[in-house]
Amino acid sequence: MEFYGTLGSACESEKTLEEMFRTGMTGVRVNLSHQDLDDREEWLENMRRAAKRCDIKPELLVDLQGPELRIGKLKKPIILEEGKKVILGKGGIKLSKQIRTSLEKGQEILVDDGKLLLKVKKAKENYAECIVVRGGVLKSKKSITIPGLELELPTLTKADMANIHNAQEAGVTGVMLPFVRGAQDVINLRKTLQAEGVGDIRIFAKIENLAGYEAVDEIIPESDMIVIARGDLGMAVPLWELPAIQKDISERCKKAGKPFMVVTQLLHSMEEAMVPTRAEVSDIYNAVLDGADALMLTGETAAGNYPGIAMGYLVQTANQALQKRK
Ligand SMILES: Nc1ncnc2c1ncn2[C@@H]1O[C@H](COP(=O)(O)OP(=O)(O)O)[C@@H](O)[C@H]1O
Ligand SMILES: C=C(OP(=O)(O)O)C(=O)O
Repeated sequence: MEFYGTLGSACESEKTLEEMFRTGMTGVRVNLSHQDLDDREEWLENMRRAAKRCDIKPELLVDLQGPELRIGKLKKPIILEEGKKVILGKGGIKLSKQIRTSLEKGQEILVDDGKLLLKVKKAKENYAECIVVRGGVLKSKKSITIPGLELELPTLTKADMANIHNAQEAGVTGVMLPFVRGAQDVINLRKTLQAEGVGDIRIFAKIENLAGYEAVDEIIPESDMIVIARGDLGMAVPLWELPAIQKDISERCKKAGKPFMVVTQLLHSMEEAMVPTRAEVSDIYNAVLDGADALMLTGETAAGNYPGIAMGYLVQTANQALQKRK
């Protein structure tokens, strides 16, 4: 079984990474929506040294930007207060032109996997004035989802191309493709990897919207691993429908003999707490019983207070289920 942690400032030190490997981590993910591969050479070097000391040959996954919507970089986190006004675009929070010009009055905007919710009150050419419906702290480059909005976005961004070009040198073993919408997205990435001379790198197809879910049967044969990316998928449907979708994708992968990964909020409470909730360990256990071949922590390791301890809980719980699965 494969166990991944997402690299972030909370776990970038050699010591913490070593603790994560010792508790069972088999590889790391770098989310390229936050930084380019080149900018993270120091973290990667720490990771390589830590792995060497534990005698592990780690997997290195890069998660591309792909057709994913995010807010721009913020100098520091900002607090969005319920009922207050917030500007997206010129004079406010940066947004790409393509998103900005698509906003319309009345639209809802889910931010950071739906933790925050905005509603467009006024849409102008260069900016949109919104009201904060559900408030909280907004950090840099968080995801946004605008229900009902379909944008024509490329499978790979310019930055993705540059990162793929640098993949071999960095020792990348797998590429995660976000928001896969059909088999063709995976085929295009495979061609690009081959053209860059890294055709043997595994492709992890992230299923994170309804288009991807509906096309999962054609995506499965083209991919090396299917990723049930519950963060974004949980914004595409009411949350109470998410478990059934997770189980359905798991079943389809198992039937096709395709490995799959379950990800996001596996141990969310451990960003703040040293011990997980009963519900979280149950979730991990059930994902493994349902056949998961890989599990990945996200904010728990990238931005949480207890990356090593969280990895330990993930691995120990999964191992319990593995014993039952055999
Ligand atoms: N390379 C990075 N640099 C700085 N912060 C990061 C990085 N990767 C992740 N993080 C932080 O950890 C959080 C969770 O990581 P991840 O799941 O990869 O991101 P997201 O939920 O934004 O897609 C991010 O939102 C960000 O705050
Ligand atoms: C892992 C996910 O993607 P990201 O961390 O890129 O938002 C997810 O949506 O579950």
